[in-house]
Amino acid sequence: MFNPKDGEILPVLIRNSRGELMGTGISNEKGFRKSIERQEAWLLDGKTGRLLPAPRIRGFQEIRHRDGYYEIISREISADTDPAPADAAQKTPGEGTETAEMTDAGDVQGSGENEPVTGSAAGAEKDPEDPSYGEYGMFLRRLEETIRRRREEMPPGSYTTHLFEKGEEKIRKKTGEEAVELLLARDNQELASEAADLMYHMMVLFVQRGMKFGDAVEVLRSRHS
Ligand SMILES: N=c1c2ncn([C@@H]3O[C@H](COP(=O)(O)OP(=O)(O)OP(=O)(O)O)[C@@H](O)[C@H]3O)c2ncn1[C@@H]1O[C@H](COP(=O)(O)O)[C@@H](O)[C@H]1O
Repeated sequence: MFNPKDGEILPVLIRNSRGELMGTGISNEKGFRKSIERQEAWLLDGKTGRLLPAPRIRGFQEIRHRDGYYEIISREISADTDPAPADAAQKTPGEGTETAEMTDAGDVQGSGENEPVTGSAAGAEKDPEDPSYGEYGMFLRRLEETIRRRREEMPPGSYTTHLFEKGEEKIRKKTGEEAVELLLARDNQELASEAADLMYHMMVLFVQRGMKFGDAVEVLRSRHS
């Protein structure tokens, strides 16, 4: 029997009765209980963190606990993106009619694939020869140095200190959560923001393990022809 710990957020894979992957999401213990109770998938909205019903998942056969994630096997996955009005009317008063967005399998990049990214993430538009690319490396090293200092000094009120206090398991878990949030990003802006969260947490994990972010860069460099 699946029994997630209180507050734990786990990835959810949604499959049809033939076992084909239909989509992904994230949920928690409350979402799991609610899914069983209502016989419909309740997922956490990646942006707001609110628990909402997934509109297209009805009549599921079972929820299976796998290692580090859970799987919903659905008899019926409707092709509609919007919840039917009848579904909305069935909701408990006060719950509203919002639904969680499920990321379709094979469409994890979302609909905003070609949207321009504004702000500092717009670097992808630059000429590959632009000398300011060197700034990326310098900034990442500065950030890594700050994280390393947080670990030595453990100043109160710092989120990085909070992560180091909790330890490696917590840091790994947060890194995993950020990776799932990256998967759920719906447009380029969100993708850049989730990637930044992931890189920061990955960097904290590296510092925790006594590694340098440059260790990963070296692997990339060695693969590059
Ligand atoms: N780049 C980051 C950065 N990216 C993301 N985050 C934090 O990561 C957290 C992720 O949000 P979540 O909702 O998932 O986590 P949470 O609920 O706040 O935390 P938990 O209770 O789940 O652990 C947020 O609190 C963000 O503020 C970061 N925190 C710090 N930095 C940088 O790290 C350096 C040191 O910062 P301090 O640790 O704040 O001094 C500075 O350069 C910061 O800019």
